Amino acid sequence: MSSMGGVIITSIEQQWGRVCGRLREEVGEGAFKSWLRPVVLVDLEGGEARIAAPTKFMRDWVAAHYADRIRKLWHAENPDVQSVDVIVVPDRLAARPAAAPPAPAATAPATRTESAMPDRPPESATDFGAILDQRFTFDNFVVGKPNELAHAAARRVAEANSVTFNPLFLYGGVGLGKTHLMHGIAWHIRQKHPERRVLYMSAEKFMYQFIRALRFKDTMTFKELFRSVDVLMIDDVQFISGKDSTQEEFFHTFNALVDQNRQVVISADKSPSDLEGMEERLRSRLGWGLVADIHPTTYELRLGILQAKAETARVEIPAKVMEFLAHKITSNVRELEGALNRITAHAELVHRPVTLESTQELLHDLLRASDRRVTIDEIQKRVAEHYNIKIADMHSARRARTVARPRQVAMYLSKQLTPRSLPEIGRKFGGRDHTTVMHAVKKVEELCSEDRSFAEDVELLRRMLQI
Ligand SMILES: Nc1ncnc2c1ncn2[C@@H]1O[C@H](COP(=O)(O)OP(=O)(O)OP(=O)(O)O)[C@@H](O)[C@H]1O
Repeated sequence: MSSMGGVIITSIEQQWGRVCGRLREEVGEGAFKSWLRPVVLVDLEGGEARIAAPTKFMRDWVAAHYADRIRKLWHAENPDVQSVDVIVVPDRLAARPAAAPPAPAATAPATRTESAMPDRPPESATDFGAILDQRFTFDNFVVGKPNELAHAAARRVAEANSVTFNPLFLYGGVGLGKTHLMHGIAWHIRQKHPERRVLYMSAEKFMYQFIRALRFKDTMTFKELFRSVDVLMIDDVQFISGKDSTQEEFFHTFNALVDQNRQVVISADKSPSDLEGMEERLRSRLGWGLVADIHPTTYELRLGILQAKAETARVEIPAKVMEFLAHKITSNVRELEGALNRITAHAELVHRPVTLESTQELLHDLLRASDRRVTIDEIQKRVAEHYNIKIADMHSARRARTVARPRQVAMYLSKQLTPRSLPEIGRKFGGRDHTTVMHAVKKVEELCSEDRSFAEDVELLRRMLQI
């Protein structure tokens, strides 16, 4: 190690050694031994570091799964390093691990971590196999009724020592957690069985790889690579609907893997039988294993997800705000996350706590407040749900506080939110007199001024009914 003007200069061997040390910590001993230990340093020239794997298969694997990380770690060690080439150098030629570049004839075309280069034959590493999202683990997946089957099936596949159902086909609407579960499976296997080769990619990338292979007359490598994995996961398979030759190749890849008892996991936005533009034989094969759907979220699941995300992000969100969001943002989990991110970012920026008012203001586009008229029936239903009483109690003569108070709240809101007169409201509440309604309105106003939490509750109900 030498020092020049305060900058520590290390040899490239030392840099590579440290990069390897970091990688070992990150990927674990098993994966490191299988994939990275055999890789040797070749040279560093013009900002491009070259490393070599002993076989073409390993080269592709390292390029797909680790090269980008290696580039980042190396760049942190030495900012001159801009890209990493993974080449093939058979073991006997790579006896000298550093400095001397191998004879050009022994090297296969390099695979880069940079973006695709149009006239370069093989796949570029970043395009091959996707980087897994660190947040998408089973631990971070909130389970509820709508996704419990898909979650249980995904876990089974991830934890099983032998193939149980093949393929596992997960389907559901946009943003409901299919990709999250797929990544969850991949993370789990990577952690527990680093020696297993798991390949996850979107159907779009599969097609892209296939087209590249055709273009560069390298379909053998393509086939070899896809057929040598232990677990193949293809996300959003609907993408290849109507793409006949990609489907054909996918069908053969799929069959080859299933025949060898390798696990295949597929996701789509529809069930196999509903995948239009997909060949019948493929549709039928896709449905052979376990088909598990993810249903639209329920209020409870949305609330659970919000609580979990807020906890992970370590932000304080009042329960009322979470309830409000869970009631209002029902489209999918991605939108729910988006809303949560927006309000937490805002709160951090302006250093003000999150409130129901600020939330509503901030999300007005998402909430798309409609100024439609609310009906008394809707008010009764929503208030009854909120306080967990029967709708019938809105009309009944029962006077127990547990039902009388919600009834008063519903009367108050009916006065506030509808143009109905007091007698009309009274009639809708089991034929009560207008003075009873007047009394209810006064009582609720009084309670609101005395009891903050009661006031917030009523406010929450009012907002929810207005949107
Ligand atoms: N049950 C859940 N628990 C925690 N987070 C979830 C859950 N379901 C979905 N998410 C989150 O919602 C977001 C969208 O999920 P994901 O990308 O997996 O959806 P998808 O079904 O694959 O959508 P698409 O159809 O658009 O591909 C992700 O950030 C994911 O972490």
